[in-house]
Amino acid sequence: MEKQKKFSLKNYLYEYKWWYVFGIAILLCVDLANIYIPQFIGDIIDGLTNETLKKAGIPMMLMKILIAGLIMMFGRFGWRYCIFGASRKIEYRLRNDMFGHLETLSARYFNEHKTGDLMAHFTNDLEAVRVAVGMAVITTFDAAVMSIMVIIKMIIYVDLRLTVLAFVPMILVAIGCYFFGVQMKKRQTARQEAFSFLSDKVQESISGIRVLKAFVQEKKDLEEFQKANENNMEKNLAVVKLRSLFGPLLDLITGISLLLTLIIGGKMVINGTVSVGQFVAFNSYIGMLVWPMIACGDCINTFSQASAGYKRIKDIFDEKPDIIDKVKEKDGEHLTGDIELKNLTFQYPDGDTPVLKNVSVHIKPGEMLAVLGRTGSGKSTLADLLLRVYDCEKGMLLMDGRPIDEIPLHVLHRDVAYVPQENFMFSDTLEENIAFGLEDRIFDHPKLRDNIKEAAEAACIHSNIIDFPEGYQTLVGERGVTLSGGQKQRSSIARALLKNAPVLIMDDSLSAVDTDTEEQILENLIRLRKGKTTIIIAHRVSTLQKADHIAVLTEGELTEYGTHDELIREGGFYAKIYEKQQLEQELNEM
Ligand SMILES: Nc1ncnc2c1ncn2[C@@H]1O[C@H](COP(=O)(O)OP(=O)(O)OP(=O)(O)O)[C@@H](O)[C@H]1O
Repeated sequence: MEKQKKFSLKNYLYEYKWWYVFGIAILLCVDLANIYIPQFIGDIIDGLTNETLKKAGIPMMLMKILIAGLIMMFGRFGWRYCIFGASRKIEYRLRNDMFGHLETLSARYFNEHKTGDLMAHFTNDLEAVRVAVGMAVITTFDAAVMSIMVIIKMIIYVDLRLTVLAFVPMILVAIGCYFFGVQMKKRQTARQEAFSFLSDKVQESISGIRVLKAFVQEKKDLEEFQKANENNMEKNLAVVKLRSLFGPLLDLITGISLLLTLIIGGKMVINGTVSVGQFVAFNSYIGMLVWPMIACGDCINTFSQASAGYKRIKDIFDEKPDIIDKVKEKDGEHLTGDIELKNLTFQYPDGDTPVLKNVSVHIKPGEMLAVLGRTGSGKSTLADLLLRVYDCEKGMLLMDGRPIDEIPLHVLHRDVAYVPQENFMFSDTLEENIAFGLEDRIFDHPKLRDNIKEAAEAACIHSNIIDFPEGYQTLVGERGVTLSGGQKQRSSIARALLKNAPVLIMDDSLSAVDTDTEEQILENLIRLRKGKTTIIIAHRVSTLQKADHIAVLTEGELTEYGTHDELIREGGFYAKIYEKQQLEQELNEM
């Protein structure tokens, strides 16, 4: 199977290396042009003072300045296009790869990580990395090149001693930058964690808003939100404080540098060691050195933020999927629906006792198995194992005689249709929601609409759908909020039926429908699923009794197994539940 490539930002940077090479080459030209402007101005001043520059020579000098200006203007556009373009493309690729990787991760990962936290990686952390590989890369390079060029120009065009004098305070800047960087990284990590926590809080409160209001917890929740928001503000302020301290410190050092050159350079002009033009140019050069120093602080800040974000992004990429394909899919490979549980024992990765214990059942192709059991007896866990949401020990779960992990995931998920206990609807039209599990899209295959209608009829939801003003085009609110529980459940059944898969698993999927509708759906199921395997998990005996076999789970163990009549004769849990529910029904009908 394909080996997972180790994640490194270097690979992304390498892919856009030419964008960076061109960008940096253009930047060099811009810096070169920039560096000559003070010299040209100095030459004009000296030429005019010494009267060596004639009137006719002035336009020539101005032309040189204009050309340098034009190079700078077009060059700045050019490097911005290359470098910012590359950073946007890297961000786009990273985001795509990150989302793709997240979708390969198993249920365990999502049990352990909060949605809001993951969302923060997609926004804040990626943004921080983008700024670092765009603006910060160019700024660092520009600052370094600019400083070196300016210093060389100061030495060659003006004076070595004056340059050393102006530069000594800058050593202090380098030392300061180091300590600033260490502190900044710590504060940026804390800031990003606080933002993640805040995102998570907002996400959870909005998804749970109905429960929140029903239990009148708005005030308490607002207090919790305010606390998270305050923490986020404090962590941001800690960053701002450090940055605000560093900025003026840089100004002070550059100020001292300017003061020294003014005093000593002024004396040199008086002594005639340097000309007025050179002195003016020198001061412009000092001004040009200020920017790289400020950039230095900004870059440390940006790189610290990016490095904290990058670590969190890397953690996602380094997370290995638990559920992986072990064999390649063969052409035309399909499941027949033969399922065998052989002493199936399973314990959740974070659990301390087995949830399923020595369960052995053989479901032949075309059979309908019903599973009954008290709440928490392991019924949904069984469905999860059949879908490989979790892996059990090899050989305990066979499909078509093969261990389940030797069935390609694509084949398994295509050939096993599933109606979960908690029905999830996407914010799309009802018809798209029902067609969700198909490999073909309605847009390309409009004839699918007939099949959607058939599936909806079988799931007893068609008459509801056509009563909606927009019919099948009705937009379902986020997570299906605009549908009733029963409507959501039946849409979910229609979605699974439409797949017409060799195996169908229904996890307590008829709990929200009335008994008449339940009977109708079951009749349709038996008719449509002839020759195909169906597993129905339910609490109501009326749902289960028509199955070929019924399995009763008690605290993870298979305690009863047989047909309806056999289990009634046995007089165990199933028979008791049947009796009780019969009585309830009779009472209801009285
Ligand atoms: N992700 C998980 N991690 C750890 N334990 C879990 C996890 N999911 C479920 N369990 C535990 O496994 C046991 C079986 O849960 P399961 O959902 O399979 O029961 P069930 O029979 O489907 O219950 P119900 O009828 O209420 O849906 C329970 O004790 C539950 O607490």
